[in-house]
Amino acid sequence: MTFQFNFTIEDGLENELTPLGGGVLTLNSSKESSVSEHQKGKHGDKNCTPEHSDLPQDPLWEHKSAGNAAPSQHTDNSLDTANSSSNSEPHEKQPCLRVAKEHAMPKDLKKVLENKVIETLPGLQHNISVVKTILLKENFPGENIVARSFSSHSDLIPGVYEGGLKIWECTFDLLAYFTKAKLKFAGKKVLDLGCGSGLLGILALKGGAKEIHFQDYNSMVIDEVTLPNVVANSTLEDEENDGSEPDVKRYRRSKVAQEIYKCRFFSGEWSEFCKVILSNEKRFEKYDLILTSETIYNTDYYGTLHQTFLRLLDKNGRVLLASKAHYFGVGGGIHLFQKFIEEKNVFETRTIEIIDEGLKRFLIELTFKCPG
Ligand SMILES: C[S@@+](CC[C@H](N)C(=O)[O-])C[C@H]1O[C@@H](n2cnc3c(N)ncnc32)[C@H](O)[C@@H]1O
Repeated sequence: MTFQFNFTIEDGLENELTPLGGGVLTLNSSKESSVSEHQKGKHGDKNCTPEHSDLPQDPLWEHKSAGNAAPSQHTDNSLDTANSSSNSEPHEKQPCLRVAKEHAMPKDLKKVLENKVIETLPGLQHNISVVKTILLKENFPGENIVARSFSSHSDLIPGVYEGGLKIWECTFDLLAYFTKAKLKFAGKKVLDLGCGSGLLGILALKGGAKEIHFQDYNSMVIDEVTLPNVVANSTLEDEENDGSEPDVKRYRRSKVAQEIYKCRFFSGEWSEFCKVILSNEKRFEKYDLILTSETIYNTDYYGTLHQTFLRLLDKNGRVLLASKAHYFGVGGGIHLFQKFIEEKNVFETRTIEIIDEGLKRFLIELTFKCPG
């Protein structure tokens, strides 16, 4: 039996996880409220919160065990999830923060596309290519998490695999919005957060962004999907060059090849990603734009996501976020997220567009309430 997917299988993904103690992981925060506190409505202060002043500190974020997703409702719009610890007794659960790292740009970019089938996405205003890889079911190692994701028919396994191997619907909503709104990327520093296929960042690259960072939870997604997609959308320097090409054309082509070096790639959990990016650079220049699609399905991650925006977004920057109204399999959704953001009282949210087809989808914008 043959599966067709836009990735290859990585062995030993579980080995990248750092166990951080047993049971539910709570990093002792009095500053960062948990979602359950939020749902109980404990945050009433409507002034600019003191969270801005917490910025330089290492936040003590709450990060709950990944294994607490509600079972899938199996509706058309449900997010099918598998419990990462489904084979363990509750006391044996090992909640994990996936350590973050930067992925070096391969020296030979052409090698990235070896054994990859490239296709152009239909129905888009911009020409965007994506890689596809044909996999044989027999090649799946028994314990491999991707194989588990297949066999459990799940779109993601919270805390283990967060869904970056497929292109999610809201990505296309944001792409369409970029075109419609004639969004200007030129000169901007952009983060494609929870990038998966990386199409949002790729469009920013095509639009002349100054620098584009791609982050995904899973390193395999970066290596096998995001990076190949970025390469597939950049014309490589000596591609099709038989020596007869005019100088001007060759110069233009080499300029395009250089564009790819504006991109950097990171994998790991959001709080870990923040640590890596903030500690690796002497003076971290914050992002003008954070683009993120279908990343608010799990309420357990809202605290870390909020902190990520807080720490990495420029004071005059904005987050463009796309989400479904509700994710039945996991319980998150746009309204819960907006409520969370409102109660934190750091960001202003504005609904940009509502796509009312089946289960509603939303595009929202977040900006700092007090940019100063
Ligand atoms: C459902 S996928 C969406 C992928 C892509 N943005 C799209 O729309 O096609 C959610 C993405 O969010 C990222 N993500 C979710 N929770 C995360 C967490 N706690 N830490 C880091 N990344 C996370 C994963 O990398 C994953 O690719």
